Amino acid sequence: MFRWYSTVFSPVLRHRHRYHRWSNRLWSASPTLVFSAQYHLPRAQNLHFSTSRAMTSTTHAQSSVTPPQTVCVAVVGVGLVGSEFISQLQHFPAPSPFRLVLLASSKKLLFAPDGLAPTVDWQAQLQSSSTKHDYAFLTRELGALVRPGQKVVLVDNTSSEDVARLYPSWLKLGIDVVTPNKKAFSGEAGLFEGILAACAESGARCLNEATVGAGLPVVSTLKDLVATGDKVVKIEGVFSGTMSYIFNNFSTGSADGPSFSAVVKTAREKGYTEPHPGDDLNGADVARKLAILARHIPAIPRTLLPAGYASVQTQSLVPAALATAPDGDAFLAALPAHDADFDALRRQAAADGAVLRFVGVVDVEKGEVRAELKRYSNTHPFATSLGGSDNIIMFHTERYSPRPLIIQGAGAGAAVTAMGVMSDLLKLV
Ligand SMILES: NC(=O)C1=CN([C@@H]2O[C@H](COP(=O)(O)OP(=O)(O)OC[C@H]3O[C@@H](n4cnc5c(N)ncnc54)[C@H](OP(=O)(O)O)[C@@H]3O)[C@@H](O)[C@H]2O)C=CC1
Ligand SMILES: N[C@@H](CC=O)C(=O)O
Ligand code: NA
Repeated sequence: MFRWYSTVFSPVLRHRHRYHRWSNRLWSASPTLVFSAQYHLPRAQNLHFSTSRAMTSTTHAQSSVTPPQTVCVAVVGVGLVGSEFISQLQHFPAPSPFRLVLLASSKKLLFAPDGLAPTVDWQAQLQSSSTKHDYAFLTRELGALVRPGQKVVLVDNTSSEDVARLYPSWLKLGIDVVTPNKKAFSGEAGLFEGILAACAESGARCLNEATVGAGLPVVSTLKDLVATGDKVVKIEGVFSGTMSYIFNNFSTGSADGPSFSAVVKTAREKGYTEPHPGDDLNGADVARKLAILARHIPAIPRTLLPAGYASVQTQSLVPAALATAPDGDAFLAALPAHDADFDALRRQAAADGAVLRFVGVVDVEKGEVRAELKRYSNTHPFATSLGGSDNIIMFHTERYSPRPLIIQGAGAGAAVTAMGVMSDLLKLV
């Protein structure tokens, strides 16, 4: 019933030397490289190199004239997360360094270089704007706002691949990018490398904490582990708020319970799913998160995930008949016809004293990255300690051994995701 796709395995150790060549090339590219490559410090000489770089940038910071006074914020994508992000921005305690200068939906754009007042009804203003969404206009106007003492940050709250492809051009102009959108970091290597190169060229930063575990400090924790010289052995856990919610409620150890389609529908109503819930159920969302994490691990060779998430060994839970459902509504309308298949899985697991959980693993030693539905005994922590949309992420490292570093909490939903975006924005101030 369930399909596996895109298996790309390669032995990690064999390719490690190639990875280091790449990593060192990025290091040499610029002292201001601030995305993931700056955290690649697996070897003594890299650590030494990084220390001298750090000293250089401290000296530079001390001698610079004034820290930025104003942070112009442009928000592209004003759906669930975008709206909540704007609300958190507008409620930022005074005196706020932030000036909301641009809002864009997929159709309209509102540009206010002097900033919208925190009390403004932005929805009404955007709705009544006569300016059509236009990336050339947006790029030109935002680029013109970058100047000493004034930062410009573009916050991409869409799930659009087209928007993600524009990051390098914005970063090159010195516009920082903050986003919960996974597309740029989990797809083909070219875009990801373009982002690193653009950061290196201009010194702009691209932060993506909310792409994994929403507001949970997962990406920053991994960066810190690597930056301080720890060696990641394995990262495993429950990475999808949607899958967590679904199976925490659908598979509780009992043979009976709510229908699968009903639980999926509720997950969508609660704002946990991707715009198309099929992107959660086909495992792609988890595969994307695993690819994002894997790309931060120095010992993972680039050749392991040449196509990003598409190279992750992924189990899809989408029934074949629904693989081409055009949108979320069509998908959910047709899902009840497949409830019996999921019922059977639940019954079989319950009969064996087990529950179902959708998990992911980045296994550095084995050179494996996998996302799959697995059974766990009723007494396993994945059965007893997860609730709601909880993610649980376990970092097994040289230092955190034999007991892993564990991060757990809500892994989806507008409030916690917007908080993750906001926390990145604060890192730029
Ligand atoms: N929901 C969650 O719990 C989490 C979400 N994320 C990520 O956050 C992002 C947003 O998710 P969410 O808010 O739930 O999704 P929504 O579908 O609610 O919002 C996305 C918005 O993006 C807009 N949009 C699409 N394309 C464009 C474009 N080219 N330019 C401008 N706007 C565009 C759509 O607007 P329009 O109506 O105009 O088409 C839509 O309102 C996604 O990348 C998601 O993966 C990450 C972690 C958790
Ligand atoms: N749809 C995603 C949202 C967060 O990334 C999930 O359910 O985890
Ligand atoms: Na996070």
